[in-house]
Amino acid sequence: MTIGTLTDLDLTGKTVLLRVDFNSPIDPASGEILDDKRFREHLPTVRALEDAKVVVLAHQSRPGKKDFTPLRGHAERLEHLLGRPVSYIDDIFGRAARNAVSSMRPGEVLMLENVRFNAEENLTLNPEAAKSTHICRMLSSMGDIFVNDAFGTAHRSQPTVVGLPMLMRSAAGLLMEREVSTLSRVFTGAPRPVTFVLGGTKVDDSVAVAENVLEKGIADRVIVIGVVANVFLMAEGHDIGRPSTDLIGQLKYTGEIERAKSLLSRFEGRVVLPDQVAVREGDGRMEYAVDSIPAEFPVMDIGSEALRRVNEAIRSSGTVVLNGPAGVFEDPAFAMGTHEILRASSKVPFSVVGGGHTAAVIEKMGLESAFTHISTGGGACIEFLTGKKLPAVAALERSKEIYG
Ligand SMILES: Nc1ncnc2c1ncn2[C@@H]1O[C@H](COP(=O)(O)OP(=O)(O)OP(=O)(O)O)[C@@H](O)[C@H]1O
Ligand SMILES: O=C(O)[C@H](O)COP(=O)(O)O
Repeated sequence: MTIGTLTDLDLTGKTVLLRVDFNSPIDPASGEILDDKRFREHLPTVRALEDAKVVVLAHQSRPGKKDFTPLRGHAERLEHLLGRPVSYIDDIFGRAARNAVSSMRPGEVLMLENVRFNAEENLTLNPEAAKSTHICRMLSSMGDIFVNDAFGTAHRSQPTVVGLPMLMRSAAGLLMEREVSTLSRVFTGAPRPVTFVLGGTKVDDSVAVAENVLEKGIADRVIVIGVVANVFLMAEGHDIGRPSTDLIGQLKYTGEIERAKSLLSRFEGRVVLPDQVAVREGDGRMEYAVDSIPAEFPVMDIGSEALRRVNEAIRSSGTVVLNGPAGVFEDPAFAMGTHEILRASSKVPFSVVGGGHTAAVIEKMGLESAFTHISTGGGACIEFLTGKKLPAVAALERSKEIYG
């Protein structure tokens, strides 16, 4: 790996600025954190820094959103999960924060305020511009070393992500290291055949992933499910019914149909579509072949016969990379496809999952430990799989060149 890791550093007694991604679903009424998976995934890094003074930098949501909250509750949740005191200060780099940091002792953990409360942090800047921001200049003067563990934010070229590594000796945290090395294994040395299963609603991202992995020979086949499958079915000339066609228009994915067509013709036989779907008809589930989907009912899940065929392909794979559900799993009548595809995927030798919704379903099913890797990244994981270098990773590489 060309990025620094924790083992490269002597951290004893040092003040470490630790960037994490605790951005989580929050109940807007009570402010309660509804899912703390990201907190749990960062714990090994926080524990590995026990001889240092740990200053935690984190964000929650974005300006203008209902869940753009202060981080007191995040500090309390970290304290609870860590089993050690975590203090919190409602300041990022003002006098109060600076005094709190300078009075820390090794072993202590202090969480600063939501870094996106500072307007500069919400800018997209290249590393050179980011390093001149006030937030980066001030924060870098408050610590000795920068550790970036925020894989979920690694696709954002924002000041604390790409500017701090230009100003300080830096390293990846244990979660960042694990995410990058495991996801990189998908590209080289993954057991074959390699199957990508792309579902959910983010059609543009999924088409970009499919293009990358098919063009580069990373995937032997791509199975499409969910709304992604609906776009490919349209590309194949099927009428998927009015409600599902309208949804693709509303999501502004009509332009993706041409890209899907091109993939189908360039990679004939390697893009697998469901040949049968389940629709909501009245209150119930009805299944139809894809050439006879009724005009008035929405497609809600993969059909059970198509599911059997898809799962055979999954079971015969050495690697499965899965992102996004097969249907509207929130409704129990249409959860079967998502559940059964996840169950089959969990049994292959190398299984990697991305996507917040998908990870939450896996946790509910109690299948977490059956997968090789469940990424904490939504957008970051997808962008990685499209073959782009993530800004956070590029910045850590550059930092290693500058500071060793
Ligand atoms: N055929 C379908 N019609 C409409 N919605 C669908 C269909 N199939 C799946 N969905 C919806 O897709 C949503 C999840 O898709 P999304 O792409 O957001 O998943 P993810 O990548 O796992 O999650 P995240 O965006 O949190 O990282 C679910 O709410 C589900 O109801
Ligand atoms: O959840 C995420 O994808 C990260 O925390 C980044 O959040 P953002 O999409 O608001 O930049």
